[in-house]
Amino acid sequence: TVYDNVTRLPGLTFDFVILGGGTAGNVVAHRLTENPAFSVLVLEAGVSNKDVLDSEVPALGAGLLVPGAPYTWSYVTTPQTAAENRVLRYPRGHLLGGTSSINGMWYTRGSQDDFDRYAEVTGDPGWGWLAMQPYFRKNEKWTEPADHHNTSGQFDPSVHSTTGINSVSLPGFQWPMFSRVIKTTTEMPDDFPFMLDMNAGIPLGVGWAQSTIGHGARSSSAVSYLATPFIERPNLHVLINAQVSRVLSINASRGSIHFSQVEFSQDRRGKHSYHVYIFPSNQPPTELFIVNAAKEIIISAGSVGSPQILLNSGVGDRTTLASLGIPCLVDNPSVGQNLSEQPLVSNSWFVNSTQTFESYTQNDTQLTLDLDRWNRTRQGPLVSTIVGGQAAFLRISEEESTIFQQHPDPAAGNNTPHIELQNGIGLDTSVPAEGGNFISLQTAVVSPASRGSIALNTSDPFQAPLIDLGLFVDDYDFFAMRIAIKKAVKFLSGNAWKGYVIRPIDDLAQALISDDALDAYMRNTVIAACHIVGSAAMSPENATWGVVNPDLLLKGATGIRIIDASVMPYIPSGHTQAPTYAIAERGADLIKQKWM
Ligand SMILES: Cc1cc2nc3c(=O)[nH]c(=O)nc-3n(C[C@H](O)[C@H](O)[C@H](O)COP(=O)(O)OP(=O)(O)OC[C@H]3O[C@@H](n4cnc5c(N)ncnc54)[C@H](O)[C@@H]3O)c2cc1C
Repeated sequence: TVYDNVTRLPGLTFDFVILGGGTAGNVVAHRLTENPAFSVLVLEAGVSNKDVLDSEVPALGAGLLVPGAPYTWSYVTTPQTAAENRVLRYPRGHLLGGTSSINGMWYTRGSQDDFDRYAEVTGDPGWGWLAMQPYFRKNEKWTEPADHHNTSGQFDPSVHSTTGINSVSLPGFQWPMFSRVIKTTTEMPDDFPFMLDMNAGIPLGVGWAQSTIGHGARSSSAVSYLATPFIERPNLHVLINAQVSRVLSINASRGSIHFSQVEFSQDRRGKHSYHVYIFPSNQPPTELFIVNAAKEIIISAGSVGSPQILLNSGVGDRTTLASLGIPCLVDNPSVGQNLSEQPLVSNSWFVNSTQTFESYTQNDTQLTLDLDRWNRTRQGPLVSTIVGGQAAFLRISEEESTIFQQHPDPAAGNNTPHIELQNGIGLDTSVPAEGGNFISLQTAVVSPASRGSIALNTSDPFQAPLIDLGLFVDDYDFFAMRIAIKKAVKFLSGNAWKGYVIRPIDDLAQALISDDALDAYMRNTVIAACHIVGSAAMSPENATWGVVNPDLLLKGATGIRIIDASVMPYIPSGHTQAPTYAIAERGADLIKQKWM
């Protein structure tokens, strides 16, 4: 059941309390409640995902990110020192399903090297690529695309599962740009070889996008893992509008800290002060509430929220916590550090076509018609995203650059891309006054070297934390982005684009005049791919760094496991939701193994 008020909960003690009903949290809730003997409470700060049209219709996703909408945390980053000190908006999902309810729906597992590196750095072979395949399969439900086109030659069926929970499909509407992308792979196979399937372990080349879309609609963790009949399980309770401030250890005495309570507030959004709680008691609850976890607390609040809850609770660097007046229960300087994000630049060109996304952004009548079609048939151009037809995952070769003689290669191995180009069937910033139709190639450094951090700004647990993405702070990332943009320009220089691409938009045209101009363009336009990981990283049990052990249990205390994107010690060389889903599937198994 989904509740919106704490007073409706059937009790205040559950076997497992999961903090965050997001991508990972809902997987864990679903898997644990497969056992009718376990009772589970999910506390989600955000709102319901029900009837949120912009979340359901893939092409309307940008509407969720509008500032002031309740569907994202209104985070901003710290000034990004290597990007002209710009402060960037940083969305994260603030509704059931978490970021899987607002994301771009790309489904990429990363490379086999990425997971083999997780196994190596944690000392747990269970995180390796082959060992993780059953968990990818438990998550994935391969589904026909909305337009039921013939998909042979567009993916490798042998690496997919049709029996999981979360729908994944190929693009369900064919934009004119797509065939030109594929034609480029035959014209320039040395630079841009065709790749049959980007999820088979070696994601190198140009391939068809796979997305968490089923029958033309978004398949978030809320839509899939909390679908009827799962949400009706009598042992599954989900409380929305419930923002966790801290986890508490009763009788905390140094040396043995056991966390078993969770403190939270309802309807904190927009309120910025921290009052002393009055609960449990016979009086009507005000402000803060406490629930108890008889077995474990699972923190699944994401790469921003999870370290923030730990720090609020006194798990972090002792000196920094002391400077904020927060008593330290577990001294661990790694909490919130090691944050890894992929820098992204969106590059756009005018095209000689009316079939781009501008057919909606400039034409409300067309949008109404297509929305009506989507409502009736789950077909038409709104079944896919503006960026999501195909992508190129590429390496920087030794012939191209001597960079790796000066800088260690941050990629996990030779089967792992350094950079990515994603195609967009429109301009993903506002359309210039003179109008026009556009395509975009977004360039990203998928195996970055820079690191950032999550830190507290104040001792008030309801204030946003300091989010430093560290974009471009390591020169390697800047260097790799320069190559990525040059590759994007080369991609569109092929015959496939003749007569279609007219010219780059003005900003990009200026940038391509000189190397200095390109550098300035990158610093002025770089944003984040929104793929942060690593802020509560796993490490071997006796390591002097890291936040959780390979079984995802918090170091230095008992009672807490962390299961979400924050535990990945390195960013996977793709988009992060599929790895997060697979990690959550294994995390749930680890819990079951302990308590069954
Ligand atoms: C705009 C955008 C586009 C993206 N596009 C893609 C894409 O196309 N493909 C891809 O693979 N990845 C994409 N990503 C990244 C991907 O979606 C995330 O890596 C992944 O969903 C993270 O899952 P998670 O479980 O770690 O966190 P989340 O899904 O964010 O879940 C955390 C949940 O915890 C809740 N929470 C946080 N703090 C508290 C608290 N104190 N109390 C209670 N609840 C709390 C949040 O509201 C949220 O519901 C995108 C991300 C963004 C922001």
